[in-house]
Amino acid sequence: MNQSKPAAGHAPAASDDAWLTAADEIVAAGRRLDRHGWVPATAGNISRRLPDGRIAITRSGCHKGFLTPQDVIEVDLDGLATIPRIRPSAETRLHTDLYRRILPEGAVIHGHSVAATVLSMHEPDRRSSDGSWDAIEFSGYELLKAFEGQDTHQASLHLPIYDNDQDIARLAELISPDLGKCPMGYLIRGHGVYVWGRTMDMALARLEGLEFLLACVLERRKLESRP
Ligand SMILES: CSC[C@@H](O)[C@@H](O)C(=O)COP(=O)(O)O
Ligand SMILES: [Zn+2]
Repeated sequence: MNQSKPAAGHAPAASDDAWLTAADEIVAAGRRLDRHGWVPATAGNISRRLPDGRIAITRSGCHKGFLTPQDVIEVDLDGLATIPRIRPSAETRLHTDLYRRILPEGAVIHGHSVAATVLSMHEPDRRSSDGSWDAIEFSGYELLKAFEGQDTHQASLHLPIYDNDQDIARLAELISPDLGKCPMGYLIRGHGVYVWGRTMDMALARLEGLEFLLACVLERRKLESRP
């Protein structure tokens, strides 16, 4: 765990309000995830794309519950830090792919909750027709209405699961073509969840809704497996 403070990853001008606001949002989001226990050790990463196109992301190896604005660094759309020798999140490509493909402005959050980890390793409810992903299916839950376009519990939403891969570029290539078809976000097997939104608050709301639903599924599977 690397909690020592590096030189600033981005040196914002005192008047760079947009950057300072984005960094503050990321720091606050990290604390909120930590309070829920969704970013154990140094797990998780958080980013924000500003209206001017700049991308702010957590640097690699920090505890997300103890971030400072200096732990938020700038990367380009290829995931490269704009200041040399500062290492952005190892999973930056998964964030920048979202910004490149479907989210011109917004926020991306990655967490490692127990429910996301356990359920992604469990039997899937559904499989894509081409076999490229499994999925967890949610239906009948009032909380489905927390997701965009949903106005009834009588709906069914799926959360795709992709196999984990330490080669993040390869993982990004596998997931990228499906990004427009993930109404809730996606899971990486045995690893965690990715969600996004047009603002940090929207991404956080999506994550909270999704974590609630995952916790419900986990509890129901425990009940169903009782003799
Ligand atoms: C603590 S292991 C988790 C990491 O391997 C990774 O999955 C993760 O979420 C955090 O990586 P990071 O490079 O700090 O953004
Ligand atoms: Zn991770």
